[in-house]
Amino acid sequence: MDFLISFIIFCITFVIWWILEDRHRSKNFPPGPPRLPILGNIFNVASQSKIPALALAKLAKIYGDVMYVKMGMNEAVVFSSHDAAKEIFNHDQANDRVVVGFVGDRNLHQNMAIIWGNGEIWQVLRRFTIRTLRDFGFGKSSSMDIVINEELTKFLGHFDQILKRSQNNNENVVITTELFDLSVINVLWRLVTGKSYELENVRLNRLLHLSHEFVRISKNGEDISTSFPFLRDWFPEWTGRNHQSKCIQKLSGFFREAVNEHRSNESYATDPQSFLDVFLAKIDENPNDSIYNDEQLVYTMLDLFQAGADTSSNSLTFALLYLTLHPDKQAKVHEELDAVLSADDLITAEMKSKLPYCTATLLETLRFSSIAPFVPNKVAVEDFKLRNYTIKKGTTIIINLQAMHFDEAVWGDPHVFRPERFLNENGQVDKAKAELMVVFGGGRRVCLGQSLAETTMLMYFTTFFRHFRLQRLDADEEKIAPSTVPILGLVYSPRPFEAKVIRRKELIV
Ligand code: HEM
Repeated sequence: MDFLISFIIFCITFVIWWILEDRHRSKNFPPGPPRLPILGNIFNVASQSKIPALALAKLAKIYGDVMYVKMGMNEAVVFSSHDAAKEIFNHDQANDRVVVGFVGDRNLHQNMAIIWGNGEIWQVLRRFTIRTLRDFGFGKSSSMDIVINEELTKFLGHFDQILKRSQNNNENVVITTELFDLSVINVLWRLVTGKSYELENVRLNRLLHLSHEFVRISKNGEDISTSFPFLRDWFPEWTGRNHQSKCIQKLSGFFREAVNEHRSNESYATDPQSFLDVFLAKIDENPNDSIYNDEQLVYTMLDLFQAGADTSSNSLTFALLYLTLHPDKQAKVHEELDAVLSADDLITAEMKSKLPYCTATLLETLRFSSIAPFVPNKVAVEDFKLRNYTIKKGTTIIINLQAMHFDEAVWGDPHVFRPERFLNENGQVDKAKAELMVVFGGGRRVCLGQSLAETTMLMYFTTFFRHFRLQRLDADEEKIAPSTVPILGLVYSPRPFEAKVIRRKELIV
């Protein structure tokens, strides 16, 4: 009995001490929900929504667009509006990525490459990658059009086979991200290595599977090990750590092999044909360089592959999903394509200005799906002041892009899928509205694949809908109903769904 009373008194004293101490420590911190000892705001966030970005967006409505939250051991400041994002995107003290948990494991606990690289390594490799990819046509519409149209030809042939098989068997097509991802990654792969794979290539298919698995098991704050990272050491199986490490070992092993294979072809130095050739030649200049070395090359390729594999293909599959659910919007896409393109026109990036409704539909898809709900988390490298608040060194900087895409003050009816919001009264894309999109992040770490992603999406989207119409099945036929609720992970993925695919015209390839 005495023990119980002493224990209760101890707990009460601890809680009072903790609350006073916490209040004192966070005096100048941005406002945020009241915190519990140890758990912090875990319950506040979890009770708002199962989707962390939406949960944080709801709390931001109460506590403000710059908000302090404590998730277990993780202290964070969340930026949830366009104004707040502008203030933080280019902040010198908040440009580094957080490299803990799965990111630390993924990068072998070293400063590696671009997405999760920091300081000089990040700066040098980002600049080198942009410049070298550009030399091989990246970002130039004329050369990208050729590469993309060649891959589109393969894609259409491949999809034609799938369609014939399912239609012979009287089946409807199950639409998954796999429809696009191999083809889309081939575009990037050609720019990086100069090579392209056949769409049936088993090895590359396996690799994409591994990458998807990694993306889906790597959580964006929705699992407890983000709040208590030591759980990853204690329970590596349960927290998915073992699984993630296996995926990364296999993925990096593949790139290591690709690098070695490429090196055996000596023409890389005399007649460089790809990003990989130029990087290998750079390594030869100084074999002991701390930046241009094999490990950084492998991780740079892994970065490009992972950043490019799930993002564009998931966005395209979301577009197919939304247009299956909104046949009226799909009809407008078809109407525009039929009016603008003559029978044998090949689609090029230049046509964008003639296809405002298609462009608006892609913008609305990117907004509505917000596949990258947060930018990869950053960290305050020193104490700094922002809006008179103190942000302490070591605080995680969370930039909630989905909150900005669903801000009622900006969009009016954000929960409605409505491409027309991006058009002005003349039916052209409203530039001011388009500029409110933050899908690719911002500041010095803005996505370096933005122009490739935009061109790829426009060309695949228009080619697909030029040839096909998607129709939702009747309720009694529908085995896998379309759902707009995403699969969570590092980026959101659409759930597979079944649809009737109707050919509109013979393939133009
Ligand atoms: C729909 C497609 C895509 C979306 C939505 C997307 C989104 C993003 C976002 C939100 C960031 C973080 C930016 C920031 O920190 O402010 C990012 C970074 C990055 N993206 Fe993309 N991305 C896409 C496609 C691509 C592609 C195709 C590539 C490959 C070329 C790519 C390569 C990268 C890289 C390397 C970074 C890291 C940049 C850095 O930290 O300096 N992305 N992306």
